[in-house]
Amino acid sequence: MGLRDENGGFVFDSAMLQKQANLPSEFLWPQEDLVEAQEELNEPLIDLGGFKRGDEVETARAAELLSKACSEHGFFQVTNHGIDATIIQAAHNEIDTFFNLPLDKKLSLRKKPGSLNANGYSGAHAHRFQSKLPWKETYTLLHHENDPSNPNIIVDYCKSVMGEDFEHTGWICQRYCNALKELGLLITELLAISLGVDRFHYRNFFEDCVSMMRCNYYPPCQNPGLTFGTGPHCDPNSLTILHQDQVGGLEVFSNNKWKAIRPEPGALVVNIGDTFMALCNGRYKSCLHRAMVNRNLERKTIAFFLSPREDRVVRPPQELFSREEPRKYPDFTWPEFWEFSQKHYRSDVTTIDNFIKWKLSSKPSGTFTSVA
Ligand SMILES: C=C1C[C@]23C[C@H]1CC[C@H]2[C@]1(C)CCC[C@@](C)(C(=O)O)[C@H]1[C@@H]3C(=O)O
Ligand SMILES: O=C(O)CCC(=O)C(=O)O
Ligand SMILES: [Fe+2]
Repeated sequence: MGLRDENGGFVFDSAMLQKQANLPSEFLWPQEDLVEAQEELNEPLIDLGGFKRGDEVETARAAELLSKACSEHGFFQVTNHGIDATIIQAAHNEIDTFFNLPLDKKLSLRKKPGSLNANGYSGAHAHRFQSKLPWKETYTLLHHENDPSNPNIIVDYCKSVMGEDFEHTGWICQRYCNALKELGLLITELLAISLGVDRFHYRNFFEDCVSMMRCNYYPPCQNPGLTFGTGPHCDPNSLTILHQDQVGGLEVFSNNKWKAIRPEPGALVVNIGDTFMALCNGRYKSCLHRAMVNRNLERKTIAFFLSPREDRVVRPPQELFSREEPRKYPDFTWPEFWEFSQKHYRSDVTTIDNFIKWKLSSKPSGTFTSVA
């Protein structure tokens, strides 16, 4: 029995828990989920350098690699992505400082459950779940640039909620997110090219996107075979761009097997989420993945989740559906799907289909035209 908060929730005291020989029962996952990966995923390492320079041959090559990976499992890594190594390092330094704060301070910055993209700290998501807890602390920062009166939303949040001392942290995370959003938009162009649709179709759609920076700290765990850092899930959002340190732990379920994604120095891991799967009429996959924990080493990752602006209608471009290839998903918006995925406990491969079933059955008029 560990520490409890004022609501009886488990308190994730990582400094103490990583020394503990026995895992608290809240962190135990079912035996059948705990199968170990025996091989690595063959995801491509896509060099964005040529595409960025406008080299047509290199662009076609990158688009082909992208198309193959996204049709198979939805995971790839990018190099020459243009995100300065110093800003990545600076973000990691700020995150280290944050996770090293006293537990009380972190608890005072807890995420408020239930609101879309809420900012703040979470220890093992214990405020939301009671069992199958993930062995991690997270810190989430909402990023969007829709509001011209407040272009530096992260700086403002850090200063006003965390305190004036965190202004610098705010600027670093703001710069990180601004750069990652630009990279996300660039990747949407390559995705469009690879799908044979107008190059700017998705860029225009995501120009005013809402995004989220999620910092993950996975402390060492003396029973790494019994729990997960992040349990098996599909990302409900559109695109995820992950920076992982060199420890390793990210795994993908592809061709009925768990496969590890090897950390590549300087690369970023990108994956397709459920909402992009709907935006390309199911041509590209959103795939089950998870993060393992390590017996001796702590692991840190920064996930950047890109999602459409709240009122944008998620619908594939005309070129991607026809009488022969009908629409797989009706129109929906990100907040509707997000709310459903939160109620569904954890997002997996069935979430988007269940959401569509629920949406069509709860609104009899909500049928959709499946052909052009
Ligand atoms: C919109 C989101 C919900 C989650 C964070 C982003 C994208 C992925 C989701 C998540 C990571 C899937 C696994 C479970 C989860 C609770 C987590 O472990 O963090 C999910 C996120 C969340 O609901 O906060
Ligand atoms: O930290 C990782 O390796 C993966 C995290 C992840 O999949 C997520 O946050 O959605
Ligand atoms: Fe994920």
